[in-house]
Amino acid sequence: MSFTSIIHGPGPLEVLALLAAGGLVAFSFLVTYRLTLHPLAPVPGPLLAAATGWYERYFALVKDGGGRYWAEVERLHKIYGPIVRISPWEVHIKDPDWDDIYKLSSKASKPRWYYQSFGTTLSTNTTEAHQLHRARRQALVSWFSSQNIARNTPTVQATIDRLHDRLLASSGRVINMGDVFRSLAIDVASGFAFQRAFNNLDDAEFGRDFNHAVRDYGKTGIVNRHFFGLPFLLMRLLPVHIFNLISPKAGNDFMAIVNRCAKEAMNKPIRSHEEAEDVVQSILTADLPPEQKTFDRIFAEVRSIILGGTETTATVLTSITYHALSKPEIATRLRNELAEAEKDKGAKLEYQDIRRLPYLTAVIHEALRTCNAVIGRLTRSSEVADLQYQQYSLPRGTNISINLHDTHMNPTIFPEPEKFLPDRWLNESDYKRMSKYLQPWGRGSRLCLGMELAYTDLYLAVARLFGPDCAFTMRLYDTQLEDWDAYADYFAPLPVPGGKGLRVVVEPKEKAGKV
Ligand code: HEM
Repeated sequence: MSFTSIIHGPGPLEVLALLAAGGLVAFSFLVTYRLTLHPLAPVPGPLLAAATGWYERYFALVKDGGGRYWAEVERLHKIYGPIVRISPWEVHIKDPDWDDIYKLSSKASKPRWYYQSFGTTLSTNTTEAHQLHRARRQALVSWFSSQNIARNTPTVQATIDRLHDRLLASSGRVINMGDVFRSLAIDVASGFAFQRAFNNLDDAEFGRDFNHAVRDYGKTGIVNRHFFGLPFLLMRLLPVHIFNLISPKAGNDFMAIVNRCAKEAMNKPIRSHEEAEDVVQSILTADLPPEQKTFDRIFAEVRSIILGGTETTATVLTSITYHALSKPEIATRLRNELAEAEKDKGAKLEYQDIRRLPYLTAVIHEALRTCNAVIGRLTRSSEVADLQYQQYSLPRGTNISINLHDTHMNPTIFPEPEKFLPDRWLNESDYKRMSKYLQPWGRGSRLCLGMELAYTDLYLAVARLFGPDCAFTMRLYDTQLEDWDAYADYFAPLPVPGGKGLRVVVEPKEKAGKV
């Protein structure tokens, strides 16, 4: 310290230098603690990842365009084995048979730090604590019951018929099927939740702007996770007209329509839980305290349900269409199976008939296995039990994660895992062995609530596009696997930057026949 600063007190530069030095000392202590005395110190992994969250941040936000920590984690498992400390506060386990954290007895919570990429903890999906999650989920269970899905199946079928007609009307044009399937999924999810679809399928470009807005939101979510929730906080604090300037219009349109539908549903006459007319009424009539029935909660819940059902279902349909069109044998076998089943029945196939078709089922299973519909790691922390993996103790509160991808790509369970081989599901004993490890819907108490709705959408859509009543054929247009396949983890998968998506040209059947 200089003589003048002793007389007059430190100047601004000296204060800064003192603060920086203090920060450096504190950071050095923190790093030393993380590498030596921290309970996760014995867990193998790179020192840098154990020392600081910036290791993950670099792969998540910068390296090769961002979203690449999942690929790095895969590389780390090859070096360090089935358990790796991937950040100061998280271990990642790659072992299809270890599921202690997903058992009900561990009362697992979803770490707020990780799930803040969704921008809210008010929805069931992003609820942190186990007990609160149970209560919120219980309010949705009857709306998502098989009985209610069956009641809604004719509406799903009508939406898929609309998809068929829109594709036929777009004959001759190059169509991005990623946009088409996202519009379908959002119309199915909104039609189911509000009993009134958003009708994105009617948009001339199949909701392309909207779909981009959703993806941009997903990307901002990852920045939000790594920057202490600041991006979403800033977005909330900004005056609406400035927010509108920087945020894509389609995203605002989505918020506005969810807002309106939620308000309308809240203002309808309240019926009993059993007679609820939409998912909002189902929540409002559930056995929940009033603070769980506020507008903010309802808004977060329905937004999460609709978005949760969109990217996922669309990714599976994109995968099926790509593989069926790039390997014509798959399309032919789908068409033959559907045509023969209809001939045998002597009538149009119903959903229950379609669900029993073995090859169609095999194709759907194989797409669910390979397409990474949820590529983000599923992170949990045990609230009550200390856990153990091999010789490593994982005290309660430790963030523990797995990737569904690791199980789905395990070569011991699924030989030649990277290949799309529906036939692997046709052998009964193999099916029994493998189906236990097909886990696209997640694991444990947080299992996907929309599974039955998604199956209805998937079976009916594939049956419509490859069934005897389809009035057109599709052919791939300048599309490679990497144009749409998972590359980046934004919880949902994104393709490699510059990937053009799955593009097809539709040809009416008479015309296709003549050529
Ligand atoms: C192929 C389609 C789908 C796949 C692969 C899928 C996958 C998943 C996965 C892996 C989770 C757990 C996420 C986590 O642990 O953080 C989840 C949760 C959830 N999904 Fe899906 N999903 C699909 C479709 C749908 C649909 C159509 C809806 C509703 C319209 C939906 C609604 C939900 C909800 C509400 C949750 C939260 C459940 C809870 O926390 O209790 N999903 N989904």
